[in-house]
Amino acid sequence: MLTLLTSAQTRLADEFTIVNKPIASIDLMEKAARAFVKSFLKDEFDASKHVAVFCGKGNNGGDGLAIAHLLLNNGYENVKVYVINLSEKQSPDFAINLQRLNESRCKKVVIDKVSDLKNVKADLIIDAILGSGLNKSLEGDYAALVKQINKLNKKVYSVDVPTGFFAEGRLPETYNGIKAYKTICFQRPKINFFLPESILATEKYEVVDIGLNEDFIQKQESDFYLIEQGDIQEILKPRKLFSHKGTYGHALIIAGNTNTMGAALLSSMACLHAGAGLTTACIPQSGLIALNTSLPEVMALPRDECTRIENPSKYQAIAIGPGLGISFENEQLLESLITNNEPLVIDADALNILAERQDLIEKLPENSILTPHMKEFDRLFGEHATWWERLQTAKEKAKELKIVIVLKNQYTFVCSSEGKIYINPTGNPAMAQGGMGDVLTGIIVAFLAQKYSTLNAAILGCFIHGKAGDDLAKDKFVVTASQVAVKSAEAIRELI
Ligand SMILES: NC(=O)C1=CN([C@@H]2O[C@H](COP(=O)(O)OP(=O)(O)OC[C@H]3O[C@@H](n4cnc5c(N)ncnc54)[C@H](O)[C@@H]3O)[C@@H](O)[C@H]2O)[C@@H](O)CC1
Ligand SMILES: Nc1ncnc2c1ncn2[C@@H]1O[C@H](COP(=O)(O)OP(=O)(O)O)[C@@H](O)[C@H]1O
Repeated sequence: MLTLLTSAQTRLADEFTIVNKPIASIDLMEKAARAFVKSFLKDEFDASKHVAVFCGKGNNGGDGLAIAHLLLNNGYENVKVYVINLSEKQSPDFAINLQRLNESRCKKVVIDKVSDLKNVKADLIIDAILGSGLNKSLEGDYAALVKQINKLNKKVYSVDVPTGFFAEGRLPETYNGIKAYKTICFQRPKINFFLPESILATEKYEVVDIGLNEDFIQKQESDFYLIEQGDIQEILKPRKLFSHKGTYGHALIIAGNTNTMGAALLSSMACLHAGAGLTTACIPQSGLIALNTSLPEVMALPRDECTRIENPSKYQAIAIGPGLGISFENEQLLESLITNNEPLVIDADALNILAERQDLIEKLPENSILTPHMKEFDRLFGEHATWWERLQTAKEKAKELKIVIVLKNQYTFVCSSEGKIYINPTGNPAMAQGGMGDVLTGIIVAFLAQKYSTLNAAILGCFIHGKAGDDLAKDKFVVTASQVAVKSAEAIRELI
């Protein structure tokens, strides 16, 4: 897991590296600038392009000055630096790099007021005005200047973080910072890059290594971790010799209704492909023919007007919710399972029932997994104006209720009962199609049946689901939920 840092912790990592490597801070800045330029040149190899580099007077601006210098040395002849002189203060390393730039042949303009910004001739813009030192929203001259730069409508590369974007913490409801095409950031992605609101600030980001001390970073106390493929490979266990269906657990999926039987089929299909030894689908009678013809491996437990499950302890894992429908019977059924006090995977309509029965939330069995998307989450725990606030609630609720909350999105957040948030990096917009969440539920319950811990089952489920979608999307505009369900077996095999 990659430990993600706040800006304050990043500053500590800078300081630690400077003292212990040891490396002078100006040399660390140079290293950061080189890493930026290396990545930039992979994208932009036409050195005849006009590049405008906007530099503030802090360390972010210092990076910008070094970047301008390096671009000149890499054959970019048309580089022009705009020094944004809207603040008194300047950082010592900015001052050193300004001196170096003054001694070079790089063109430079000083912008003392917004109206000085005229006739910018640029094909590309590098934004190094403010970085992770941002301490309040842009206002006054800074806001006006950034507005002008955005109006130029050029491709913008931001250094470390787009000017005006908070690297972590609650984001304002309106964004008035730089709109970057790409942000090349140092050492770690910014926590807020994983929130959907970040799309207003940067279309994409790339992380470059600048040689900060990794041991120090990994040991920092953090709420946020980024899941890596290596973590998944460590958790996954191969199928054992002499094993049999009983070795891999029996999963029960309570799902489906007259018009939403597909959800039950998709969850069950995913459960089979993610390796449960036995899968039973608890569905209405009307779905039995469909189940038996499309998924003959799955057993059926008819559900019409059923308000409890006989002998729930015979299943190693139980999921409830996909396409379930909201009815008095389903509410009774959910309540009886909650009262039974064995962990559950709760999705879709079962979450919607919970939202109406807040009294049941407090009774949720420990180690249960909730898998809401944003709307289901807000129905459960109240409206949230921003994703940061939603994540804080998810973190608190997971801890308070001793459950795992899988808050789904492009990047899904797996919130543990210890109050940690694990960010899943796999998945893509080709997966934005109905039924995809049903498949995720099926995969997670399959991992639970195979006796992975609650947290590991949630983490594995999200990663495998997204990876299957990524593998499929390599040559597809859109991927369907059933394709993801089938592909998950291949995704797991590839990782073991
Ligand atoms: N020091 C180092 O060794 C390294 C620093 N790095 C760079 O340093 C950056 C952080 O540098 P700094 O901490 O100097 O911070 P910044 O360069 O982001 O800016 C700091 C200055 O901006 C002012 N400021 C903050 N918010 C403002 C607002 N809304 N309006 C107007 N002024 C505002 C602050 O008062 C402060 O004077 C990183 O983003 C990265 O680019 C990298 O070079 C890596 C190594
Ligand atoms: N743009 C995307 N990028 C990554 N994953 C996505 C994207 N869109 C959807 N998904 C994934 O698909 C699933 C959708 O779940 P959900 O909204 O519950 O779907 P449904 O109710 O149709 O089954 C989630 O796991 C989500 O992470």
